[in-house]
Amino acid sequence: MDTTLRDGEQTSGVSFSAAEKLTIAQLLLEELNIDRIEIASARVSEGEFQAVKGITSWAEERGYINRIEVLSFVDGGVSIDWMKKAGAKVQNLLTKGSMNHLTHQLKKTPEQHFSEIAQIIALAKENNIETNVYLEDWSNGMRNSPEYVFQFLDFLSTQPIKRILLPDTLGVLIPSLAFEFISKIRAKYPNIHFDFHAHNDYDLSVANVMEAIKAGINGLHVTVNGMGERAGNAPLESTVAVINDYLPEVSINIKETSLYTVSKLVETFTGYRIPANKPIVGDNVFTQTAGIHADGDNKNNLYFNDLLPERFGRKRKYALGKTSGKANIEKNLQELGLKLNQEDLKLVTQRIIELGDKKETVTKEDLPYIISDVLDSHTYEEKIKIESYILVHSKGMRPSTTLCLKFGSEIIEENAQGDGQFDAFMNALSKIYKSKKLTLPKLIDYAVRIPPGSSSDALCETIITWVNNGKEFKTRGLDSDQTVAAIIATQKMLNVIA
Ligand SMILES: CC(=O)SCCNC(=O)CCNC(=O)[C@H](O)C(C)(C)COP(=O)(O)OP(=O)(O)OC[C@H]1O[C@@H](n2cnc3c(N)ncnc32)[C@H](O)[C@@H]1OP(=O)(O)O
Repeated sequence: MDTTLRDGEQTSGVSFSAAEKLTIAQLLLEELNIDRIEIASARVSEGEFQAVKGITSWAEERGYINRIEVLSFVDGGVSIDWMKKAGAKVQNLLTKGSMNHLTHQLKKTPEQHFSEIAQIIALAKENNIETNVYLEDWSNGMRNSPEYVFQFLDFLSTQPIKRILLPDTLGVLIPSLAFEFISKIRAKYPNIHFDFHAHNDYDLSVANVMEAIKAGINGLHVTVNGMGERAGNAPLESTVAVINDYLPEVSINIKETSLYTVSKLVETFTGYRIPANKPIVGDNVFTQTAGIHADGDNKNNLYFNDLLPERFGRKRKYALGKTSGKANIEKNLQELGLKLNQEDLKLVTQRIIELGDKKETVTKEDLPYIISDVLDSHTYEEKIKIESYILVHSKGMRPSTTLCLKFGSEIIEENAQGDGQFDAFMNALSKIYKSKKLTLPKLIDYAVRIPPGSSSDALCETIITWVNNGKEFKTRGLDSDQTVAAIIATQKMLNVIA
């Protein structure tokens, strides 16, 4: 069960619109083949109500309605009423799984709590809503009040419910405890369906999930990119990979090749950046940086493991920097369709190492420039040149640009306005390209940085990511002015696609 749209939305600062929730729900169920999704907490807001309604009407049409779940509360039926109006058919009822929470938060006895729960389950049934029950703080309950947990499970085993959901609400479990607690429960209630809901506070969520599976759990809760309250939940991507590679006794139908697309979409919708080193979906996890690794890949794939990038719709990359060797450079040259003799290759490698030492980022698309610079050869020809430009930025008026572009032997001039100086520049450029019936690549990322520790007059590096005909590439510009650095990066892009 994927709970990106419920627990994932409990990531601080994250809120999905109704349209974003619907798009993610559709991808999770139809593109990835997730069995069930939890999409919201009942009663939260009008916006949430509309989002749930949008998803349930789509799911009803497709015959998926029983795969859509909503978190609900022990509130005398307010949540049931809300869900009914929103068209939801499965509630995940949030109850107290530890004596501590029951006594101090709800201030109820177990008998009072069970009686209220029984009433809600019955009410749900009358309204044609199925019930799963969350035992909130269950993992602490197993540590501090196990007799209460088992008394609760005995009660639930008499109730008309579908599943019991065991959350490690505060992420306190370690693998041995996850195995011990779940084994005990599975042994006592072999005929009940139990889900495990991991949290990642000790960075052990996936390890705990593995132990839960070994202990015989029936279902797992995950989120895209591991989003969720505090340190998040078990990440969908790593959970899928580890199950496929290490737990052959379990079979899942989740489409690995679509994991990256969905992960990136969730990143875009939330604005919550995926760390570059996040397994499976991080920018750097399929990049070989060390020269020895790149060399080993040429010799019987010595530095490959089972997590091949293609499995996840990704590609292996070879970084360029101070730890590069000849092999890294060669791999990048191959992609660009370029070839150098051994002597020149050494010179280019040396230059890239020097640039890396100065903390500069070198991209694959910089290689033609570096080669041209180092070898003073004409390996790289600048077909398109930004001859001159005026950038105007003033208070109370929109930024504007006049641009003069050399296109082979032709010189073309254009003016445009924009939201910022670079935007105005790109609008002028776009006019020129349109006049020549050409299209520019789409700019999908724009990153600016100055070397750490330097002051405001330092060189500024702008790295722009473009997509051209479905192919993504980066270009980089370096200047003391960030717009000029972006324009340098743009001129490189024009020549890459020329
Ligand atoms: C599994 C998890 O991650 S738990 C996360 C659950 N989801 C959320 O909390 C997000 C959605 N929550 C909300 O929108 C709100 O908290 C609401 C609508 C549920 C309640 O809002 P408010 O009435 O303003 O109360 P508030 O949030 O301050 O406090 C929570 C109340 O719920 C009570 N409560 C706690 N657990 C439960 C429960 N399982 N069922 C019913 N009530 C509960 C608390 O005792 C407290 O009641 P009190 O005010 O009488 O002491």
